[in-house]
Amino acid sequence: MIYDHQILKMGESKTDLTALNEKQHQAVISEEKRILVLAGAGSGKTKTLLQKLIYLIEEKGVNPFNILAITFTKNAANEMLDRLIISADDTEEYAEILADKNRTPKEKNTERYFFTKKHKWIDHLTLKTFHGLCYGILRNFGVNEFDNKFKIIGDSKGAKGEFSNAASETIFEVVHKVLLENCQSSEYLLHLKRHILDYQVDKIHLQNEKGTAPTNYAKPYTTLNGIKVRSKSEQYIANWLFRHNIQFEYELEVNFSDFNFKPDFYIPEANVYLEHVSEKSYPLKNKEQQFKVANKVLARTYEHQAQDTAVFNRELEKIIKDRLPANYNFNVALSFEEEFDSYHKEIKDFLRQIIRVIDIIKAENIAASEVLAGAQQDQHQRVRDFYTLAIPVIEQYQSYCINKSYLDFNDMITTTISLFKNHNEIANKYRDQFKYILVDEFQDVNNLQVELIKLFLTNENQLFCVGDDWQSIYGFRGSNVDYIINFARHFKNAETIKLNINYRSTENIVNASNEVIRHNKFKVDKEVLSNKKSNRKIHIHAGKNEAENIQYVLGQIQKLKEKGYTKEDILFLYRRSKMYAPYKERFEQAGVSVSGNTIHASKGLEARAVFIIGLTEGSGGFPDIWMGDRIYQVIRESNHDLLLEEERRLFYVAITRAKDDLFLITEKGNESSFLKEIPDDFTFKISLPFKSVIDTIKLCQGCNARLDEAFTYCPHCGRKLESD
Ligand SMILES: Nc1ncnc2c1ncn2[C@@H]1O[C@H](COP(=O)(O)OP(=O)(O)OP(=O)(O)O)[C@@H](O)[C@H]1O
Repeated sequence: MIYDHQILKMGESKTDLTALNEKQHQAVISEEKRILVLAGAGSGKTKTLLQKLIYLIEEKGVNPFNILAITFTKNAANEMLDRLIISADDTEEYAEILADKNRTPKEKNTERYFFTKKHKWIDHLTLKTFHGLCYGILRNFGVNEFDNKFKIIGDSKGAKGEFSNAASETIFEVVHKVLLENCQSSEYLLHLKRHILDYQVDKIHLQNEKGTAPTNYAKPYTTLNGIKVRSKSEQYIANWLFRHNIQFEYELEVNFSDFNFKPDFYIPEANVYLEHVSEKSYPLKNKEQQFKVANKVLARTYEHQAQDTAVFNRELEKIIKDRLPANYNFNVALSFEEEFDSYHKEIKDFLRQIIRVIDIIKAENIAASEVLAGAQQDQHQRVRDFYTLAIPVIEQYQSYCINKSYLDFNDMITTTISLFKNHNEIANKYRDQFKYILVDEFQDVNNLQVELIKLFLTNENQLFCVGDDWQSIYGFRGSNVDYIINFARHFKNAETIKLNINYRSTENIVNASNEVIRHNKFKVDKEVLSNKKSNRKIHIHAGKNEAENIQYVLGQIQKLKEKGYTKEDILFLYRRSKMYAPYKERFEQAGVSVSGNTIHASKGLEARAVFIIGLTEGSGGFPDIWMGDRIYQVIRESNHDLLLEEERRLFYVAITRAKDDLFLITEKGNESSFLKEIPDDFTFKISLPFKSVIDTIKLCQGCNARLDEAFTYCPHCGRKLESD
């Protein structure tokens, strides 16, 4: 269909194919039905996608209504809108609004809305995140599959980003509520308590793994009534007594005739002492003599009986139950609050584990019952135990959400998939509408997202994906880099266009990033060349400690600011937020203002100078490989080598954010192995002695800011600083 040019006034947008290189141009005009634009960082993927959009409308007369563009985050969608509005807005008013530091993000959102409405062709585009797209479809047609008045349930209350109608409760609250209901059953409650005590409080499985099995003197096992005992079997006896509402004393000291000793258990109501005999027990002979003299009963259980719970239970019944009055009340009244009063943190952790499992099984599209069957085969009791407790909660959580018409983020995609599968007429409506489907950051798609994309495809419509397998960093969240690496296998008759010029970074940065990524095996080989000639080298700084590194960084920021770099030109990147905390604190003290981001949140960003901190080896450093608990591994297996490759891709994303200056901060003697993958030719290595941090603060006489000694002018008020 040719688009009505009354809506798109000519000259309103700017296709500028001459500003593209040959490969970018080829991608924009290609008429193939399945296209992948594959390219390293900074090579103009987003630019190509936007130009394609404008080209389709302006040159090919495609109705914007027939175009669907999908991004991964709302921010990315907004950025794309901004770039389209700027390209359409001759007055430059919108660009000025965006650059205006006095406007809040909310005000900018309102302006974005008005400017989008003003340019009808932009307003008629469908430019959404996967979730935004599904939300719209389900609001219109969800009644056919579920309910179109659903509410979104998530981690927090209130509006969820782009979605206004949120559930009045969070996922955590619902899972907690369901767990409480399960705990109405004493059997479930006691099972849960045993699980929490064994694996979260006592952490028995870890002691075994570390080879620090308990000695005879230790009491590492916590019983259901909260006392510590020496062995698993003693813990079993104590728990058995507790479950049967039978009072007992543990290791009560007695002296019937000659000497003091402590039988394991004394059960006053049955008037019996009980010793559990294992290979670690002390000989009983002398003790028995004393019992005889005192005319007391000493019963015994044995370790071999403890190997089989049925035998052990029978033995305990014989010894104890038969000695209690016939009308003895064996029922215990238990309350969740009382039993878990000291274990709030552990219950929270348990609930979080369940929530993570819910997320994974939904993203992997596996039924809870199937997971349980698989988990029961696991060799570890802890894992089997966890799933026996977790699966009923998960199933009840799912029914609860259905009853209340709640959908979580994964549900929005799975429900849309089943809507399309079960209602061809609805799917066809969308297939007919979207003649062009453009997907950004394709390296980050997961199984559900690809299944959804495929449901939009026909032989007539075009799928145009851009991405970079070298920048796939969300494997831990279920994204699957195989879809981009083996694109042609997943999408028949695909054309792959590789862009090979990096316009963002200097030669040394591009070459260093190429060298680093060369160490990954699972990737597509690409040639990436820099378009920016420069002799500037990458700075690697190895301080003796963090204080020295902070001091070095402050000095460098000062130099950059003196060269005219603004706050926006300098970006700090780190693997984990806590690495940045001491830097941030010192920057605040010194009155320095720069922005910091986790690398995961730095996708699409660029800055003239980038500092990457925390480049040390080992746990908490970079790479930081976390295999994940075995609990999750039974549903999503992790592999050390693939995780290391993902860490390297994360490092690649970080270094390729820098346009001109790159500073890599490490510690002397504990350098990240990734640093060693950068050839010396591209770097400049420094480790100088620095003054102590304490005596380097200067006070600005103008605005009272506390500044680092390295400053000559106050970065806040511009006043020249006097030296002490
Ligand atoms: N043909 C070109 N000529 C000049 N500059 C270009 C060209 N293509 C892209 N650029 C510039 O290169 C920079 C990177 O482009 P863009 O952000 O589109 O790359 P990208 O491949 O999406 O990057 P990344 O994957 O690293 O986020 C931008 O500043 C862009 O304007």
